[in-house]
Amino acid sequence: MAKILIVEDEKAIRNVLKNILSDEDKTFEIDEAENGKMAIDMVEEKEYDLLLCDIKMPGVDGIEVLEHVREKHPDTAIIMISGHGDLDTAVDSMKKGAYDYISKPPDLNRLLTTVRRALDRTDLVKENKTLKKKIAKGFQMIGESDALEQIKSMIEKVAPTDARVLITGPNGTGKELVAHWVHQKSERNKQPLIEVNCAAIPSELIESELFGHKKGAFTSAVKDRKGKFEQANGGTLFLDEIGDMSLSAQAKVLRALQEGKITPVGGDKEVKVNVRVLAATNKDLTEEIKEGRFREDLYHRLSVIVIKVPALNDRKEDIPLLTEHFAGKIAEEHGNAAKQFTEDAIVELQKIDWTGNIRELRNVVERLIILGGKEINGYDVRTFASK
Ligand SMILES: Nc1ncnc2c1ncn2[C@@H]1O[C@H](COP(=O)(O)OP(=O)(O)OP(=O)(O)O)[C@@H](O)[C@H]1O
Repeated sequence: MAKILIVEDEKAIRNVLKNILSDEDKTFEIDEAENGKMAIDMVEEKEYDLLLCDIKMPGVDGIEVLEHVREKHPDTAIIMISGHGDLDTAVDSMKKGAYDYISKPPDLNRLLTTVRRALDRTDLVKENKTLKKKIAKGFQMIGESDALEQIKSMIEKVAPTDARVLITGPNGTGKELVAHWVHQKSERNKQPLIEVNCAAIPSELIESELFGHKKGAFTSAVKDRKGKFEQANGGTLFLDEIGDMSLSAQAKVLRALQEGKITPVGGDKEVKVNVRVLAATNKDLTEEIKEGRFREDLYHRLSVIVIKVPALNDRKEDIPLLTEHFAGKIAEEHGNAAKQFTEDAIVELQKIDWTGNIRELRNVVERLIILGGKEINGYDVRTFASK
């Protein structure tokens, strides 16, 4: 249900606009303001999706309304209504952030298509914002240990650069989370972060997965398909579990990194790609190099910056905050109030050997919330958290 405000000093035109819009869509909620001052008061009271605003009005004119709304309510779209004498001002208003303008007397079709487009854009902006908020919430990095603070400060420094980052650490410590943060805090965040789990893709498919293929390149290639490098163009490619990539795939990735170009399987043309590569592994790559399972030249290409994410056992001081965070999230998911953990419960949690790291802690917190009492105490932890 779109909320629209018509700002126009001529009653007859207000009526025409209102009738056209409510005939078009009965769900439109349409308000009217007969001058600029009234419009500014009204946008402060209610959140509008769209303003249709006359340019020439006595007192506060349309441009002042536009400036106010752009500054205070940037998500609200504004379509200016221009009379004979103010076409230049109307064109100018678009530089000031108006979505578009229509001329008086309003042409029915032009009015409706412009309104539709403006509302679609507002929807998109809003959707994007909710998505960003959701992502930000889902990717919170909780903890105040020295180790985590150091990681956060490294992320701040490396994110805005295009340097490749190798993220190392045991399973479940938050390597993927670090990769998301590096991407989110970089200039590339308007483009996608594409993830590839190198361990999950059979070696014979990895080339096509990364570089794409041309129709007919192999039996199941029924049409051209873009690979992950191309999908990530302008953004970031995250190669997770890079230590599990086959040597032949490593050679091809190395070439792509050296030349900034890829060749789809079955293709004869090279494609230029602009991709920042982040990689993660739980393996000790220097050991893998010694054993001949990982290419040293690729290692050096990937590890311009190395972020080591420590095991949870090495930062048990983060357990209280993490427990509280997960308890809150789980309660939200289950739709009930968050259960409290007693100090005794936290002490018990800190005694556990967390081989599965933060992922395991989250599971244990969920188990305790389901099986434990109203408040989770040390007894609950001793009883239900054992492996
Ligand atoms: N500091 C943190 N604060 C909040 N949640 C965290 C933190 N670190 C990790 N997590 C959460 O723990 C889970 C495991 O993290 P993630 O998947 O990033 O680990 P990983 O090291 O990439 O694991 P794997 O090597 O198994 O792929 C995720 O749900 C993640 O959101």
